[in-house]
Amino acid sequence: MGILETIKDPLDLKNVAAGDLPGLAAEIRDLLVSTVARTGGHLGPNLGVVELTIAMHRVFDSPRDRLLFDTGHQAYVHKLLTGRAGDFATLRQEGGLSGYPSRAESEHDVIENSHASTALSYADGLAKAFALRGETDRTAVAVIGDGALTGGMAWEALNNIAGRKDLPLIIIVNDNGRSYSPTIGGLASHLSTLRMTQRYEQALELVKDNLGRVPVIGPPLYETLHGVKKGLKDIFAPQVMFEDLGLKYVGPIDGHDEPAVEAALRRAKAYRGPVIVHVITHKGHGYAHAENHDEDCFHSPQPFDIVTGEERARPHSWTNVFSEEMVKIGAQREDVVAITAAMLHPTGLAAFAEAYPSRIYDVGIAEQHALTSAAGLALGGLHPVVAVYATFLNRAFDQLLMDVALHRLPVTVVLDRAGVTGDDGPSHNGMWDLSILQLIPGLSLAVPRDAVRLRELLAESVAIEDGPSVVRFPKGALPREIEAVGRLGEMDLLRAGDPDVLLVAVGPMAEICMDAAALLDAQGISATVVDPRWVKPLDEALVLAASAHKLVAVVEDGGRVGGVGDAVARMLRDADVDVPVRTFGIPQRFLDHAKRQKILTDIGLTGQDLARQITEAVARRSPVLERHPARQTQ
Ligand SMILES: Cc1ncc(C[n+]2csc(CCOP(=O)(O)OP(=O)(O)O)c2C)c(N)n1
Ligand SMILES: CC(=O)[C@@H](O)[C@H](O)COP(=O)(O)O
Ligand SMILES: [Mg+2]
Repeated sequence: MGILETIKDPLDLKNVAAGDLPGLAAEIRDLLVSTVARTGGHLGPNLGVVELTIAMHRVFDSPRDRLLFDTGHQAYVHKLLTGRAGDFATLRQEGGLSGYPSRAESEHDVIENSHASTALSYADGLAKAFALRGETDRTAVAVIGDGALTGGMAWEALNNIAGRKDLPLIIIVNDNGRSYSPTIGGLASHLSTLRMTQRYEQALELVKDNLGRVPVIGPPLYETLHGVKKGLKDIFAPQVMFEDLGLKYVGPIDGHDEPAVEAALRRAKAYRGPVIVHVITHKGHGYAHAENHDEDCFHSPQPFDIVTGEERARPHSWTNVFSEEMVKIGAQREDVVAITAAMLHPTGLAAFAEAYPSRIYDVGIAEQHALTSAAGLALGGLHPVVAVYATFLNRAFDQLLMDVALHRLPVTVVLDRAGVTGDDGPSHNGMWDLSILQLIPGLSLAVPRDAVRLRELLAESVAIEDGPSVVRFPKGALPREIEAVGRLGEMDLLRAGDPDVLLVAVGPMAEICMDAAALLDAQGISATVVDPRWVKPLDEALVLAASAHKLVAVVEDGGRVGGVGDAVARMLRDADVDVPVRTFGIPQRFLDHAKRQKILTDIGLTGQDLARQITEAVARRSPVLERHPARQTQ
C-alpha cells in the first residue's frame, strides 16, 4: 500500500514520518502525471507545489485554518491530501472532481476561483472575521503565484494586510518565475534577480541554517528571523520591497525542500501577524517533459503521451485564425499594437509578437490595466488590440466603459473562449460578455460564425476609429463554413424562408440554426436564417425582417439575461413591431464542468432541440397548427 492511500485527511499526513515524505511526494507526482496525461489539466503548476502543499497541511490545521489557493489551478495536490485521491481519476470529467477548488467537494475548499489575484483579499477578510469573532487560534493562509501577484487586486490586498499588523495571515509567494511564459514587469525582475543571483544557493543555506536554530514561538522568534533576513538584505536588495510595504518577510525558501518549507511555515504561523513566505519552486518539477517545455512548462496540456511528452494534436482553432490574421493586419497597419494579459500563446498573439516585437505588450495578469493602458496607446495615436479570454474581460468592465468608450477610443478587444468552455467549470464559461457589452454606449460588437467571418469582422473592427470594437469567438475547433445566400443590410442571409420563423443566429450558432431550419422544414415550418454579424449595434434591417415573420427566435452562446435576444426584443418593441421573440442561450446559472458539447446538448443548444422548442412555440401560437396537432409530432 502506498503512503498516499493512507491519507484520508490532513491529520493522517501529520502522522507520516518525515523520512517517508520524499516517497509520498514521488507518489503524488506519479499520480499527477498519469492522471493529467489522460484528462488534460494543470500539470506544471501542480508538479511545482507538491512539497509546498505537503508542508502546508502538516503545519496548519485545515479546515480550522483556512488554506486558499490563488487562481486555484494548483490545488490538485491539496485535493489529494484532503481525501480525494481515490476520486482523482475523475478529474475534470462530468460528475467528477473539478479542476479547481470546489466547496461542494470538500470542507477543505474554501473558495471557488480560477480568476487570478483574489486569494489575498479573501484571506484579509477571513483574518478580520476570525479576529472579530475572537477565534484567535485560526490562521488564514494564501498561496499566490508570482504571476497572480502581478494582478492589481493582489496589491490592493497587500496594502490592506500591511495595515493590520495584528492579524495572523500568511501569504506564501510561490515564485516559479513564470505565469504561462516568464512573468514580466518590475516585480518579476525583483523576484528573478533574487532567484538568479549566483549567491542564491548560499542564501538558501543561510536561511535554512538559521531557521533550524531559532525557537518556535511568537514575535521574539520573528525578530530572530528578522535578523536572518537583515543579513540577507545586505546580499539581496529585492526582498526589501515587501519589507518596505510593512510586511514581515521570510525567505527565500527552496520550495522543493519540504523540511525547509515546513520550518519556515511553522515560524510564520507562530508569529501571529501578517508574514510573507517567499518560496522558490520550479514549474513542472520532477517530470522532465514539463520542466523542459519552453512555452509554458505544461501549464495546461491536452492529454499527452507520458513517455514522449507529446500532446494530443489540437484542432485548427479560432485562435489560430485570429493569430494568422493579426500578423497580416500588423503588416498592413503599423499603428496596430497588441496587448496580452500574461497569455501570449493561449490567445494566439505569439506570432504577432514574433513578427513585430516592438508592438506587443504583455502587461501581466492585469486586465484592468490592459484596457486603460490600451486607452493610453489609443490616445497616443495607435490602435491597440487587446486579446483576453471572454470571462476575464469581466475584470475590466469599468475600464472599457469609462476609460475607452467614454473617450470614444479606437481599441479592439478580442475575446477568445467566449460561450461555453466546459472543462474548466463555472468561472471559465464566457457567458457574460454578450450581456455586459450591450450596456456600453458607442461600442461595436461582432460575432463571427466561422473562420471566413472572423477574418472579415476582425478587419472591420480594427477599421473602426471612433470607439471600441469587440470580436468574440468560442473555444476550440472551427465550425464548417456557411456561405450567405444574400444580404439584409449588414446582415448575412443564410437561408431564405416563408414568413413562419425568423432565426437570428448569433455567430457560431449559425450551424445549429441551419440544422434546426432543415428539421423545421420537415415539420412544415419554414424558417429564414440570418446572421447579424454585428450584434451591437443591431442592423435596422432586422426590424423589417422580423415584421415579415410570425415568430423570431434568437440563438446565442451567451447568458440569456440581457444578451442579444433581449436586445432584439427591445429593438422590435421600440419599433412597435409586435412579433413574439424567443431567446435561446445559456441559462443564467453557474454551470458545472463537463465537455463543451455535452453542456450545449444539456442546455438545448443543438439543432434538434431548437427545432423541437420552436415547433412547440409555433404550435402554441399558430391556429393552423393547433387545428392539425399531428403536424407537431411528425
Ligand atoms: C484574471 C485572470 N486572468 C488570466 C488568467 C489566466 N491564467 C491562469 S493561470 C495564469 C498564470 C498564473 O501564474 P502564477 O500565478 O505564477 O501560477 P503558476 O501557474 O506559475 O503556478 C494565467 C495568466 C486567470 N486565471 N485569471
Ligand atoms: C487557470 C486558467 O485560467 C487557465 O490556465 C485556463 O484553465 C486555461 O484554459 P484553456 O485550456 O482553455 O486555455
Ligand atoms: Mg508562477
